[in-house]
Amino acid sequence: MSDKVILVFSGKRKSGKDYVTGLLQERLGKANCDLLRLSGPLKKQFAKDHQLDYDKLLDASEYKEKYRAAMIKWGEDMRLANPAYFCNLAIADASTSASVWVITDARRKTDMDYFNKHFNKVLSVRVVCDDTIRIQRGWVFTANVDDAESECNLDDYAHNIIIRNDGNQHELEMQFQSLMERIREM
Ligand SMILES: Nc1ncnc2c1ncn2[C@@H]1O[C@H](COP(=O)(O)OP(=O)(O)OP(=O)(O)O)[C@@H](O)[C@H]1O
Repeated sequence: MSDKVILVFSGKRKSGKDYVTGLLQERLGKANCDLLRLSGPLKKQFAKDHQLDYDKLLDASEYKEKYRAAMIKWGEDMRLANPAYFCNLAIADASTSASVWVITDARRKTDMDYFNKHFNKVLSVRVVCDDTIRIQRGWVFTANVDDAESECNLDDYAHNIIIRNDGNQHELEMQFQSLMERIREM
């Protein structure tokens, strides 16, 4: 088994997963810390299998909206057939020399099971934030998205670390210090 430290991040839309994981990568340095997105390979593979434009699927364009439902359905089918499918694709693309891998967007217990099964040093990190702040960041409750399994499956998961990201930078900094300490101790 690999000796890498694996930090598996999850959180609601606009809780700040990208922001917090980006900051963490800055602190640890890009050479030491690689960010792995589980949603990236999904879109890449979907585009490839359906002869679509991958770049256009990544942005918030009409193009992406047009294929959103089909992409979600395809993702569900692939995951049902093989729960490890997207995790395998994500790690295949990751930097082998980085000592820390940060998964930026875990959504399922099967994602957690995957990393716990394949790696020794795993921490699950949940980014949380009040809904009022998420709304300020542009979140709009969307039926069939925010109440779907892909958003809610990890709500009751026993995460190792909770990071509160309500926008108080001092509070975030303190939590960062203890996260860095946990990483050093692993
Ligand atoms: N602590 C913070 N201080 C300042 N801005 C923040 C902070 N956290 C998040 N933001 C901003 O809020 C917005 C949403 O954050 P981010 O994209 O990281 O959320 P996310 O959880 O990755 O969202 P999604 O699931 O929709 O991709 C971004 O513009 C980000 O820069």
